[in-house]
Amino acid sequence: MSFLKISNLSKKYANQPESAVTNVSFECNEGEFIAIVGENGSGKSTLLKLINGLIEPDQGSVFLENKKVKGPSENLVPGHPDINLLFQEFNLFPKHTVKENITYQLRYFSKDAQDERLNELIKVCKLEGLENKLPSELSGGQHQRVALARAMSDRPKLLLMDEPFSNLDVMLKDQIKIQVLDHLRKEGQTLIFITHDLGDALSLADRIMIMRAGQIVQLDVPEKIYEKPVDEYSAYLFGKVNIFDAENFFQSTGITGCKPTKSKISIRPEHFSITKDDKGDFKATVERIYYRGDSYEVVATVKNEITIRINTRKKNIFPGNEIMVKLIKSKIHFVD
Ligand SMILES: Nc1ncnc2c1ncn2[C@@H]1O[C@H](COP(=O)(O)OP(=O)(O)OP(=O)(O)O)[C@@H](O)[C@H]1O
Repeated sequence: MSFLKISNLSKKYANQPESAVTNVSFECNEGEFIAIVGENGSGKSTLLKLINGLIEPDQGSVFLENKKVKGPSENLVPGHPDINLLFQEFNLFPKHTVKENITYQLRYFSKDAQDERLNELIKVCKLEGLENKLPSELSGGQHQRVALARAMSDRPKLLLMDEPFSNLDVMLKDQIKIQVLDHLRKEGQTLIFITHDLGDALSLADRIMIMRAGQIVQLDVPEKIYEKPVDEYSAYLFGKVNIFDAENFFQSTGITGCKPTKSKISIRPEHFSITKDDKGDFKATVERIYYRGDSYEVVATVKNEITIRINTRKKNIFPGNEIMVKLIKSKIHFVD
């Protein structure tokens, strides 16, 4: 039995020419963290609303622990009691304090249980001193932290979060996201979250789902997503990448022993290195150098035929230099 099973979900909004979500199927294990990434309008938020039963699918189904999640047409109150969705807009109760917003979902619990959970979440989401304030008295980042605490409060079977850390400043973001996600891990929470921070997706999720035009392009563990993207779109989403025409690449570099399975190749800049004359695979001429803080990005051409980007920590490389380049051949990856 799969914990969460999504089958062939599709949704087209009445006033839109294209479907927002098309034929999406996947399963999620209990306790798993899945990050959803993709360009604006690719259907990520719509998918979360469909999973939560907030909007009616045109086709397909959602099963949580083998029970169907009903859409609004079958439910008096849209949504699911065991699924919490943290919206991008937060949706706090405006006339209630931070404390009341967080404990709302716990209203049927004993006062002691409410206080215990409240105090725990106040610490995890760094809300000390804000307990009695109204939403109108909070900053955007504070709003988001209250909404986070509220979504976590009753330990739902499934937690869905739409860009949960987007309003936090850089200093706070790292601290809160680690505290919150560590806490959720300890509690065995199952989590699906949307993020535009690709570093977060790579480092925090068990699997990453890439969406484009309402469909799943790739769903896999972070290492595979980064090193073995299925196509150019997935490759570019996760940072700098070299995309070559396979035939051109092998011809220009003289690299042999690799049988092309598709017409293009993706190679991350860190999989090339600059080396001594006798240890390299091919020569290149440096065109430009960009300082990246912890490394340099060197742009070089090979026989004036292809341009490559190389990540290096080597200093004293200048435009016009001829360099010897080594490639980790196991990182050559063919894409569509
Ligand atoms: N309530 C709605 N009514 C009509 N069209 C909608 C509605 N909500 C979303 N859409 C459309 O559906 C498509 C998918 O939108 P959705 O918000 O799911 O994408 P997203 O990937 O979450 O985008 P973003 O990254 O910008 O938040 C878009 O074309 C959007 O304009």
